[in-house]
Amino acid sequence: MAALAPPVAAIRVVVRRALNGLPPGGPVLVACSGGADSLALAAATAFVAPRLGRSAGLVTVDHGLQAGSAQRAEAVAVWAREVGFAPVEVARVEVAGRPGGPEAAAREARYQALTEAARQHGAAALLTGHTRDDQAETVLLALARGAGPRGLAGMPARRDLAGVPLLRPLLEISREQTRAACAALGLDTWQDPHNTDPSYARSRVRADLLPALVRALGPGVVDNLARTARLVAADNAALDGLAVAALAAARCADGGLSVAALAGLVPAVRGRVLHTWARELGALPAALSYGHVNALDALVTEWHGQGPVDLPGGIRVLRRAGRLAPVDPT
Ligand SMILES: Nc1ncnc2c1ncn2[C@@H]1O[C@H](COP(=O)(O)OP(=O)(O)OP(=O)(O)O)[C@@H](O)[C@H]1O
Repeated sequence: MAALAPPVAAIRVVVRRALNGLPPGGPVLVACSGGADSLALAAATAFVAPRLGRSAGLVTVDHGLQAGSAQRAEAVAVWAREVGFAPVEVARVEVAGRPGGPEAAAREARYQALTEAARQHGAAALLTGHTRDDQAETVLLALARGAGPRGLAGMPARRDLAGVPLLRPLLEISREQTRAACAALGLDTWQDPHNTDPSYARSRVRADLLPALVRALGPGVVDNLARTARLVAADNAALDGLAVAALAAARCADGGLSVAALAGLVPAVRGRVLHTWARELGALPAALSYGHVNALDALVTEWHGQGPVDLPGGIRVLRRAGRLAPVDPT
């Protein structure tokens, strides 16, 4: 019997670890584009899931953005049925007419379709093929836009996606390993033309910046960036926990926040409290910026009788009688 290729074994190990932590019931659903990362993930899941007594399904999204995308999706679905996935679904989505750039619109449409499929099939979890290289790119992009710890923590290995657990088992696996695994298994992989399109910042990071960093600083740089994300994520979790308690303690009976309580917090916790509270009030998370939270903070720490702060979503907050409170939309 031929020896198992090390990348195939490594990917099976991380997938087994991810699936082991799930409660019983419901299939796991693999989100598979047909690219090397998610195909390697799918192949490992098809092997591991039945051995853990779980069923595994697969969803591939056809964004309809390129000629041949429907055939690509169909080819992924045919392979998935052959290797035993059930259910197998091709989700066709409409990208045009959504807000944001084309990349954001495709992503939004994709996650919507994936969440719907997961709900419809009562999935225990949705699995995506994000790798350590994707994580390193995410950290670099966050650094470049001046993101705070939330951005620098990169993508979590597990998060809630509208009620469905989203798992990223491959965050410790390199893209080189997923390619090698697919080659060892004889799987044909699809190359997403968007991944090499230089009009996307992420493609430029992938094609130019990371290779330049590796040349300048050595091959450990990708792993190190991913480690930074893990370390920051752990600190974030601790600070987020403090902020939950601080928000509860600062809350007044009418829903406003006590300025005195806020003033007694360290800035890292106060910023989180104000960010969370702004979201509670209905400020749109994607549009809620550092500048907005900073302006709320100034109502506490640099008070000179300034007027209300406008938050995205038509929310206004002012300081009055020792409290921060939303202005009634009258
Ligand atoms: N068309 C799609 N259908 C289903 N899942 C998708 C699709 N595109 C992306 N995904 C999921 O999202 C993950 C991240 O995709 P993205 O395009 O950002 O990264 P990638 O590194 O190019 O992944 P891949 O090599 O699998 O295409 C993929 O690994 C896959 O799980």
